[in-house]
Amino acid sequence: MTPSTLFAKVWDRHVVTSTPSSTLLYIDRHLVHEVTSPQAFDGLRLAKRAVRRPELTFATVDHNVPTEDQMNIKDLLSKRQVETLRRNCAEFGVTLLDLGSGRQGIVHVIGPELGLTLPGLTIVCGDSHTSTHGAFGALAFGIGTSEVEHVLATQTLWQGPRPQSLGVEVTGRLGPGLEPKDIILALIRRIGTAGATGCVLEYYGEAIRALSMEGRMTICNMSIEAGGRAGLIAPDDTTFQYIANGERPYAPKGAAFEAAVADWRTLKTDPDATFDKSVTIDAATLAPQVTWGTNPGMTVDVTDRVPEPDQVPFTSRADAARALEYMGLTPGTPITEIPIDVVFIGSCTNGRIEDLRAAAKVLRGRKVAPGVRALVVPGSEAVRAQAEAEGLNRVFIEAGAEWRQAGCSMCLAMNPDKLAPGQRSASTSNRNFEGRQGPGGRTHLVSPTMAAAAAVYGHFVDVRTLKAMEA
Ligand SMILES: CC(C)[C@H](C(=O)O)[C@@H](O)C(=O)O
Ligand code: SF4
Repeated sequence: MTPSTLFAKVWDRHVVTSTPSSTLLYIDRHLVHEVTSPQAFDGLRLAKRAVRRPELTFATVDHNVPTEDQMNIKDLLSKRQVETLRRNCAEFGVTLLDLGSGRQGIVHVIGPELGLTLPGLTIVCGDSHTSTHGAFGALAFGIGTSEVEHVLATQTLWQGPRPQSLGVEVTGRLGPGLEPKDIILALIRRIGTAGATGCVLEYYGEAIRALSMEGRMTICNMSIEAGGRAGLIAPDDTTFQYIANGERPYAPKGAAFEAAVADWRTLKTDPDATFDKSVTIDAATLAPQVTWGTNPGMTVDVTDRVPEPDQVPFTSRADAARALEYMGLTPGTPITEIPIDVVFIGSCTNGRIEDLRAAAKVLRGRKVAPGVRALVVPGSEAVRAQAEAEGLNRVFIEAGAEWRQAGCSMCLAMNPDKLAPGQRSASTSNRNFEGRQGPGGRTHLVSPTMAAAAAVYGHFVDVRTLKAMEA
């Protein structure tokens, strides 16, 4: 047999038919949220079609839900989107993980929790960060609303020819205070936001093997920010334990699980297979990463200074100057001297239990700096319950942070959690575009540990120098 990459194996298993220029893929899971589904369901109604496989289609509400008093959506547009999804799910027989079900949350957080995200599957969602699910060795990618309709109607999806592969080897081990977020920010900084355009990334190497599933999801989540189509990590014992542990209603059990694991063990890149492109990152030499600009590639070490506009990789002087101006930053300013107004810990990048544990480790026994507002937003109702069982909510509240309900929250300005114009945030989310967290808001992307430390000091600090990191 010719040696093959993990990506090629999963792709090839799902080809229904193909021509030299197009491929029809079978889709194993279709995840749905309130923002990109209304027109798709309308299209089905107009064409008098049903959902082809409602039992493979799962919906939740995340972008528009308030994270305070969730049952009471005041914004009329948001309310209508949530109610429309409820109606559509009822009419088409789709399972909705609704507010208060104990299972609601950001679509990319709940898929894995429910055991819907499994190795070797194809998973799509009308959402760009669907790449998150690739952490399990699933081929998972975002689709547009017309494609959502196509998948609802047929459980298949047209694609072009098989995309190129980009192998990302991450050697070494992360040092104290460093997190998976630092790996992915360092990668995007290295290859640029177009560095993986059209490619499916596979992350491998010592540092990746050492990561928990939560950490792997953080990395795969941001593959899209490097221009990638999807991100993948080969499943291993860490993956199988995650699937077997906890309450995952849709995961296979008993003999079915054992049989699945036997198959899942074959889902890895063969030793002699080659990637179309490759890059290597050494985790051991990384410093905590901080974005200073308006795309996730505009990143420096916490020990660096705000760059001169003519020294920004992959960026013209004019574009860099524009980013500096929007961000209200002066070249040469040490990153650790940038004052912060708001700290947001949450999102599908860093709203999982390990992220909250990392933030709590810094905040325990400390206080949020005067004048700083800190929001801690669990990615799902299940994460919220787990954090409360561990007493993390008390740590956050005692530190002076706000403990919220599950949703996308301040990751993007589609609900009441927004930056005011000119406000500056340290955020654990994945995008720092102009206005992303609210019109005129200024976003710096960092890890949960870095965000929590910025909350305490009111500016960025090198978390490697903090006492909490020594343990
Ligand atoms: C609203 C949705 C379509 C969008 C996406 O596709 O990613 C959002 O989740 C985001 O992160 O910008
Ligand atoms: S948390 Fe942010 S990135 Fe993730 S799905 Fe919601 S809006 Fe998109």
